[in-house]
Amino acid sequence: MGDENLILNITQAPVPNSFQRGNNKSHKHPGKWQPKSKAVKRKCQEPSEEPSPKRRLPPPHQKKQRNAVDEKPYKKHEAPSEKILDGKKEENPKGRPAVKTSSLFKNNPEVPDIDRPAVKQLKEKVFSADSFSDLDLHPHLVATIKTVMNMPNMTSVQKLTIPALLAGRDVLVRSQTGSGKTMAYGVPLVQALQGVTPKIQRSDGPYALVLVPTRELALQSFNTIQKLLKPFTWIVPGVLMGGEKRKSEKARLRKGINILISTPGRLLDHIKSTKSIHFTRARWLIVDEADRILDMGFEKDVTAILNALNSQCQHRQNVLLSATLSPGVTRLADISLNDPFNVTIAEDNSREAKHGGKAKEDKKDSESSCFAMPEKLHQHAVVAPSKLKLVTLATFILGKWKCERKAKMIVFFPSCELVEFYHTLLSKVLTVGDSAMGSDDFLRLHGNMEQEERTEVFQQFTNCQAGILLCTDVAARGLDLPQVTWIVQYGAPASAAEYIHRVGRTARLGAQGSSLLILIPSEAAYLQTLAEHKISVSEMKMEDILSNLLMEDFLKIKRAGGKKSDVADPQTVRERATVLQTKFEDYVHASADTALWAKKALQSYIRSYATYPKNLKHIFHIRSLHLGHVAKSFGLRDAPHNLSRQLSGSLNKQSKGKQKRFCLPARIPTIQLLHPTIEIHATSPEREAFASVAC
Ligand SMILES: Nc1ncnc2c1ncn2[C@@H]1O[C@H](COP(=O)(O)OP(=O)(O)OP(=O)(O)O)[C@@H](O)[C@H]1O
Repeated sequence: MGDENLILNITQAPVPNSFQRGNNKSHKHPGKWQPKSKAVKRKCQEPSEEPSPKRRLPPPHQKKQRNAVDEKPYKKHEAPSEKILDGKKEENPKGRPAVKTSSLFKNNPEVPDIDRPAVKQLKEKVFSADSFSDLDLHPHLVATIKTVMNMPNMTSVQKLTIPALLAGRDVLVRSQTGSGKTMAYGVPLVQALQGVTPKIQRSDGPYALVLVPTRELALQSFNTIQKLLKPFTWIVPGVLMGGEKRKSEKARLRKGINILISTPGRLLDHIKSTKSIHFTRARWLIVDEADRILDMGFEKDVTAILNALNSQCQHRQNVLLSATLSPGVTRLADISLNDPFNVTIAEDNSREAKHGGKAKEDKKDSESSCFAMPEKLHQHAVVAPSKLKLVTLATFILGKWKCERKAKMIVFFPSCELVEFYHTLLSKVLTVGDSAMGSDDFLRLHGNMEQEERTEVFQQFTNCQAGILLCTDVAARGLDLPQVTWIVQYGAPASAAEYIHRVGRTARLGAQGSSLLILIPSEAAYLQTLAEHKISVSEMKMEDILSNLLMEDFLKIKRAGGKKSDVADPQTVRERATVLQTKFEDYVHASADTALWAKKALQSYIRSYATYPKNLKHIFHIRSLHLGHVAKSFGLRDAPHNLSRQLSGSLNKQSKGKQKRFCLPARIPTIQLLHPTIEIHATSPEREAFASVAC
């Protein structure tokens, strides 16, 4: 479609102020979450729109329980004039092609005013005044840290952790994202191993095992350890992360690896099938992102690994680290680690011993944990109706790209399929005409990619000055990607801990950074959940984000009669939003394949929506989704019918006793790190199901 020729027939009703705040009577969808307060609500609707008698809610006793994915009742509510754009070009009286607008700004649910309780976030001081040379470290190690790695002073977590580990203690480390935990275990590990006599030989095999949840983190940790080992060339580090041919990994293991960094799955694979690994000399076990590794998806693998370790070596130093070591994990460590030293940096944390000490018993479960957030992280949330969610995301990306002269941004999605779909959609649609963006500016990272490509993307995004990385939670934990300015979450993560790790990819080591969480109206209560974890998020108005469209000339429209649009007019914003949505819809409906792809992506979204844990089900329930509206955020013009049937089938199955499949138990598995027999209490199929969805 030639952009210049595009003419939009949009209801030119007067728009009093921005996008109509308050006063409009609203159409409330049955079965949908409604804010309880009578506070003034914002609506993204045409001002003239009065709910027709048909659209008014029936009296409560007549309310029909609606199947979340049955779009029919909603179809009834759609006035004929609001028929969703069918994409066919129509001829206006002057013979110029025109496209009927979709009803993007009509019939949206109310956007509740966000009621944010005042939250005082926990803070951590990032740097200490102490230098690495204040510690009793090998002079070559100190020189490497100072000159090669350019780190004169220790961070607070390093100042507390390193001496405890040098003294031979087991340690539990909890400090905010980007505070230098890798060096906190890496430095004492290298210091200890360089002093082993007789000198360590490659053929000795592993002296230390570092477990991390993802391949990229394995690679990153390996790089840090490799730098620290520069003066001690006889100690060989190695990484196992899958993707590489098993045979060549096996050959490397046979040659000898003294510090082995691995994801649990790949390591177990070698323990079980290649039998090329032994732990007779193992002295260290380091579990980075311990809450993640000891929790969902990994417990079976970790159990088997620990059994193998425990059967071959008894005396070991154990280190558990994470920005979100919950009291549950602390309790677990209390019973399973040998008199662990507890490092917690956060100020005002009454439930934990401050600045080191033994962890106190905590009566509350992990859900009520509060964690420190980087001080210079500016957190925002926007509530956008489902129909406008995609346009809001796209406009935000375009706006930041323009305002910040090419931003470095990470956008999180809930599944691999969604990353693939939106990567293609955004990189095709946002790069046309005179858009400032190019398709190379969009990168993607998820667990279904070939390892070679995964590593390449990881390196590329690490080294680039600007770019938009679309990813799953595979990039949420531990990755230290320099100069990321924005973290965007296209939907909420399943826990406050995951939220913290996602936003923690920016504002690292005291730097500035910002985040945006995109929610739909029925999810606004999630901000309250975050507040309960002392996470303070400020509201960004969707209207303000959409006003960035005024800068996008590639979305300019010419009206019939050659009249130019008034750029200051909110109506112009709506027009451009509609042009953008139309471009998405045109792309999706350009072929049967792309339309099918969009449907599959939508299906994946609904599936992932069903995996929210029980404690969040009151906010994220698929019954509160309006399938027709959600479909718009996939560039679909209407809710797919067969999808509705398929999903209601799966819902029925769930209600026949299978709903647990997607409910993640909050329990932390009990893993006895020190003892040969390991007990795991958490049942796994549902977690595995989750892990496979989240990749
Ligand atoms: N003492 C130091 N001085 C300067 N920079 C440091 C120091 N220690 C670590 N860094 C740098 O800080 C960054 C963050 O470190 P690291 O990735 O270890 O943080 P983390 O606490 O493990 O974060 P996350 O919780 O997200 O995994 C890295 O770029 C690292 O090189």
